[in-house]
Amino acid sequence: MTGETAEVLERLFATIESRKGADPASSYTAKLFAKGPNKIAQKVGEEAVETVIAATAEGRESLAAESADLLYHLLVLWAAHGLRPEEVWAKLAAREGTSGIAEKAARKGS
Ligand SMILES: N=c1c2ncn([C@@H]3O[C@H](COP(=O)(O)OP(=O)(O)OP(=O)(O)O)[C@@H](O)[C@H]3O)c2ncn1[C@@H]1O[C@H](COP(=O)(O)O)[C@@H](O)[C@H]1O
Repeated sequence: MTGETAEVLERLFATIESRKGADPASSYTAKLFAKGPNKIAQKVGEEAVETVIAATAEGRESLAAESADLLYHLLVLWAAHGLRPEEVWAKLAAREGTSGIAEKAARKGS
């Protein structure tokens, strides 16, 4: 079974990494890398806005599709910065079992 679990993110990240140095004419990911981290970050912002619009005005199917676009572009941003998914998973894991309110208070204090 493929595509139904979060493992798809690991496979997608590996594919994204493999596109570093690829021909921008044949790979959308390579085209994004060629534009640089700041343009990729801008693209993540646009995809986030499209996700918000989907959630507020378009319904579940559109929300799922736009969420997939957002996650793909976020992974490209991580790759452009040399950030490994495991570093993000570790942040999430460290928050497991703590309340979001406690997390917010800890951030304000730091
Ligand atoms: N998951 C994705 C994925 N999600 C979204 N997109 C692309 O993201 C773009 C988002 O659409 P937009 O309308 O916002 O942007 P656009 O107008 O096409 O492009 P811009 O010039 O505005 O940036 C589309 O071109 C989509 O094809 C993706 N492109 C690639 N992947 C994955 O990345 C793998 C490698 O792709 P390539 O690098 O193209 O080989 C693919 O096999 C897929 O698994």
